[in-house]
Amino acid sequence: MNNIQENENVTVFREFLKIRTDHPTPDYECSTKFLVEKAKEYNIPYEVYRETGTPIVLMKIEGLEPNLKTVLLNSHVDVVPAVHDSWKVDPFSAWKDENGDIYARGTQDMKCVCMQFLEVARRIVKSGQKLKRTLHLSFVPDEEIGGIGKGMEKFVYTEKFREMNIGLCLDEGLASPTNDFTVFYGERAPWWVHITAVGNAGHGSRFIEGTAIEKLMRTINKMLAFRQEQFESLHHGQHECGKKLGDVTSLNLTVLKAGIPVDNSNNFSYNVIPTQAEAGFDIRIPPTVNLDEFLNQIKEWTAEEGLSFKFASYIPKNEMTKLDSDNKWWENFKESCKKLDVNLVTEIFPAATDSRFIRNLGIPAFGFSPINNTPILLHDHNEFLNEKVYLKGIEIFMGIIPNLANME
Ligand SMILES: CSCC[C@H](NC=O)C(=O)O
Ligand SMILES: [Zn+2]
Ligand SMILES: [Zn+2]
Repeated sequence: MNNIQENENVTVFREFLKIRTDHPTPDYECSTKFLVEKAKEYNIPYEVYRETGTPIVLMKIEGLEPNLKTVLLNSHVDVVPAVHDSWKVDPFSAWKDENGDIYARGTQDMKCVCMQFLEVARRIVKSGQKLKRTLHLSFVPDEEIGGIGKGMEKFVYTEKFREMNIGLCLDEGLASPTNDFTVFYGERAPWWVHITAVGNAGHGSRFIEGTAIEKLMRTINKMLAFRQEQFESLHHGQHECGKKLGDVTSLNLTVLKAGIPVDNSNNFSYNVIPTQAEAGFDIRIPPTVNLDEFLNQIKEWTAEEGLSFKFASYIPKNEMTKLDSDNKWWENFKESCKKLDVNLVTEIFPAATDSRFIRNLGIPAFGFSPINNTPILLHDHNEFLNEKVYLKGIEIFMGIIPNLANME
């Protein structure tokens, strides 16, 4: 339904959703052009930073005391691919139904927050009010592809980033299916482990010993036993002590590779025992787990002769943001939410966001998407967000961000 009297903020959001920033070929030139045009239209000072290889759009509202630590509103502009056939509508048409539910890839993750931050910046500039601290906005690429990308991971090590003198970063959170809102103060470390096994070859009719697959299977079984333990502690915890996904280590076998191909049409040499077999795991480790010890655990799992592993994603440390009364940013954030009647639930983010690079520099970061009463649909088919929830989110951010920037 395309209502002519649609709220202008909703229209801008829907325009942004239509930009094809989906992997594997995100159109960052198009998203950059869009953001630059908006910055010009809204009189927000901006620049396009290209030193890391892909454009990062930066906006800045200078504070009255520019030497104070600043507030960064960070959002990623890329989105994960969408399997068109599994959606009820084109995932890049930003279709809106009669209830105001907008369907598109990125409605929750996280083009909503991109456009909400932009609108907040616009309103602040337009009002002429001066904030104490400088407010920075960064619209970054490649969050969804992690370490191989050219986004925040590289940006945090630039002179530009250092000059921004950030004291607090706001980044994405998750939708909440209840009336409460979730805020994230840490996240699980994403470790992607690729295991390679080599072993003896021979005719498929014989009892060959020490084969690659046999060795790999032993390791896989040990790792899946650990997975089961963790699953049970989560399951059990939900009744006993309220454990959430972010509190346990998850481990999933996501890559499996072996067999000698005979041609390019998926035919294999079933009677040849392959000398090599590979397995890949997606492992997510809570910040409360000692990462050195967990690395030793992986070494132990892969200790057998003929096995080796390498990381496709690895982070050696995983800092959390402390939510205590010493953290003035947190006190300020909490106070604003209280005034807004926004009931907060604090959690560890189960997946990974750009916040991990910020927190690992010792800078506090809160993961917060102002979305409640909405199912969690990030990366899922038919991802949607209701326009009223979206608009309410702008008001919520307006009740939070200026207070942070005005903090003593
Ligand atoms: C290893 S970086 C991957 C980042 C990605 N972020 C969002 O989904 C994730 O899988 O959590
Ligand atoms: Zn995201
Ligand atoms: Zn994502």
